[in-house]
Amino acid sequence: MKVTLLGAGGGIGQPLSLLLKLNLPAESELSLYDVAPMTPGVAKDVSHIPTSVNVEGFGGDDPSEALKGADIVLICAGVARKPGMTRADLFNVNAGIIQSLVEKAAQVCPKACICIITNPVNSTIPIAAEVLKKAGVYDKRKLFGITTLDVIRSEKFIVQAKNIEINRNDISVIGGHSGVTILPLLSQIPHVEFTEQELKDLTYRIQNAGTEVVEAKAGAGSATLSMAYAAMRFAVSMARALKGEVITECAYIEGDGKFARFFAQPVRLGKNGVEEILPLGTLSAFEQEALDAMLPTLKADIENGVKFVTGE
Ligand SMILES: NC(=O)C1=CN([C@@H]2O[C@H](COP(=O)(O)OP(=O)(O)OC[C@H]3O[C@@H](n4cnc5c(N)ncnc54)[C@H](O)[C@@H]3O)[C@@H](O)[C@H]2O)C=CC1
Ligand SMILES: O=C([O-])CC(=O)C(=O)O
Repeated sequence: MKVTLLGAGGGIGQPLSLLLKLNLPAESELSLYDVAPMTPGVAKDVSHIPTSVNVEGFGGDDPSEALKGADIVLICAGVARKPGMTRADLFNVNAGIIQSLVEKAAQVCPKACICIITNPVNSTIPIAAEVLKKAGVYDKRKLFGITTLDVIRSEKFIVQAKNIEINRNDISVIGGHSGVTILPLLSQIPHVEFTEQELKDLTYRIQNAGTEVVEAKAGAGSATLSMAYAAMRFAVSMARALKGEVITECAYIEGDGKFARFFAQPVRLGKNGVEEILPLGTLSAFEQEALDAMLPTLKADIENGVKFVTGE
């Protein structure tokens, strides 16, 4: 199993490298790449930790060596928000970065599962899909926007508010990954009741948790450590799934298009990537209203991404 991380020198990339060294299946290959020339040093640093995961590192303009033979490509290359910015404000810089990295992945490791962290996720996944299509190698079962941070935040905030234990798959977060497009399905969590006010407050907090971190970091970036944990969790699920386990995770994928061409939802991962799209279950009236209300925003974000590559 080879996992390649693009953007490995950054705020997410470095702690994610550490967590992957500690948690990937035994004997995995971990390949770290970033334009930053210190990236081989990050690889050397984590390589001294005594686990059986082998690490190599590459800096400079060309990610090709790092991508050779990759089964999973994780991408966290790109700029992060500062206070006052929305995720959409990152589009101008990050769209081009995703386009060029995914073009390389399409050439070097066309069968890899590509998992993208870089914002705005609602648009960077459509960009990647169109780049892969142009290259003739698009398999929608193998392209993911990582929304696990929304899931772990939901877990944490619910446990905090209600003093209960929940299982990691008890909470689905659907839609996309920004503001109103983030919709946690709180009504489906077993053995817990929320008042209407609690539902509103918790939903709002989960939707705005990224901004909470951006403001607290006061200009020094956005969530990096919790994101590294979330991405590690998703990447380990992906690696185990490719080895034959069947694992459920929420992710932003191209599904059946019922709500929007790309949509975050619970999926069953297996040897070929997405093996099955799981039903959303019953939504409360509050959730249905929020779902209907988010769709114009989500669809516009998707269209921006598609247009960036196709010009249409
Ligand atoms: N999906 C999610 O839930 C989350 C997404 N993010 C997003 O993740 C991205 C990265 O955030 P941070 O690590 O905090 O940013 P950062 O600025 O600390 O690190 C970004 C890294 O990308 C590298 N880079 C830039 N262009 C590159 C290229 N063409 N090839 C390879 N590497 C390149 C930079 O050298 C830098 O090391 C941002 O877009 C941020 O908005 C952040 C938190 C959560
Ligand atoms: O808010 C941001 O810009 C980073 C992010 O996506 C998150 O923390 O959910």
